[in-house]
Amino acid sequence: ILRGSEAKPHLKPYMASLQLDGQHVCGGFLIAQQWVLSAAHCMEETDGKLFQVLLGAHSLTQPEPHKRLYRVRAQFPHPGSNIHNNKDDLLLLQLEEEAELNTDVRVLPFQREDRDVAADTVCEVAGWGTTDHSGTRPDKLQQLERPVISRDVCNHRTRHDGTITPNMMCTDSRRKDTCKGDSGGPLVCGGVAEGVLTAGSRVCGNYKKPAIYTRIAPYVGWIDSVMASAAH
Ligand SMILES: O=C(O)c1[nH]c2ccc(F)cc2c1NC(=O)[C@H]1C[C@@H]1c1ccccc1
Repeated sequence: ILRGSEAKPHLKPYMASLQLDGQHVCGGFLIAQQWVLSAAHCMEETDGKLFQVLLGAHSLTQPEPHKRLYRVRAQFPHPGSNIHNNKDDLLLLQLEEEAELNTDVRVLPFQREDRDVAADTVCEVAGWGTTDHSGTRPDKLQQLERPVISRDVCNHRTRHDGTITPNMMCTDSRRKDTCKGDSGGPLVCGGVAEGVLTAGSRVCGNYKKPAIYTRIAPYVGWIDSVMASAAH
């Protein structure tokens, strides 16, 4: 998160850190007791290893009351996701066991109605991604409020030039922006997750390249069927 602020500890109890060998790779969030939603691109350099999911955290390193690292039983990248574009950039992770819910670990509801969030709506995003252009990695969760921009503006020739599909949405990236390591985290508007930050490489903090999110509502069918099929 560029030019955001430290989140109030444990006030975003749905936030997850996807880790490999104890290192934060991407964000994610708890959508059900045994399920975390993130971005498929985050799997690109894991060469087949499964993530571990840190829940209940504010600091990535310090001991905290309800902080717990969960093993992942299975990972389900969306079948349409691929390394060449941002399409269907979603990843469902089934935890080895149901997460223990408490004040610091809670499920975040996601939008099920497929209707665009109005432009200029101010939403919030959070993550442990880079906080400056030299790639500084924060220890504590950062947060930022960003206005949604219309698909037409985001698709302008000088911005994302027509690549933003109806299954995607954008937020303004002038100065304050998400960045590497924030991907997979939720865009929360009115307390509901409307999008998942895409994990394709993108310059951060440049108003010409708005942040891109995968809208969740169009994927409700896929999410429900994966969770139903793997439940036990
Ligand atoms: O965040 C992303 O957009 C993104 N997209 C990817 C695609 C492949 C992939 F193998 C990884 C990523 C990845 N994450 C990262 O590079 C994370 C490692 C870097 C990081 C930044 C800040 C703080 C901690 C760690």
